[in-house]
Amino acid sequence: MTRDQMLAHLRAADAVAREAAAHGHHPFGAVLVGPDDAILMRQGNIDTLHHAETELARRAAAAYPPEFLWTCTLVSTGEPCAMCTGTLYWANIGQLVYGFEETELLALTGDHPENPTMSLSARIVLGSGQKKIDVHGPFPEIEDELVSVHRGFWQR
Ligand SMILES: Nc1ccnc(=O)[nH]1
Repeated sequence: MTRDQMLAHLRAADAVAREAAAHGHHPFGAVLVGPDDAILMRQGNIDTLHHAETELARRAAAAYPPEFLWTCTLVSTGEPCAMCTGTLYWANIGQLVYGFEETELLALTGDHPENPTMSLSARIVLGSGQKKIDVHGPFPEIEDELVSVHRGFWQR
């Protein structure tokens, strides 16, 4: 996938995040991209425990065989947490693209009880596994755009 394609999919994931926020959920979004660059699934955050990326990986694993998912990419606005990164590993999704770092999210959410952000990079989680999943992120040129929906959101 080219960098421009990654940026386009990050914007699609951002639209999903904004839609989730508009419906009372947390502003996170993820999309599943197939080997032909088509978006196959979209998923917004549901709540504290049901993150966009975990839900997407579980839905993807229910809909497609693991061999196919190995050719797919999970694209998420924020870097997936340890739970979500673990789920994408077990779902056998072959690539990860994320917009901004989990440390950036931690600065935005602080210790908010609905999202006490962890600080464990997806690359560290995946580095402890047995398969080589490509990780692309962060994308500084789009960070302001992706982060803007979080500004103010966590000061409730
Ligand atoms: N990266 C994320 C953190 C928290 N919730 C989500 O849905 N996604």
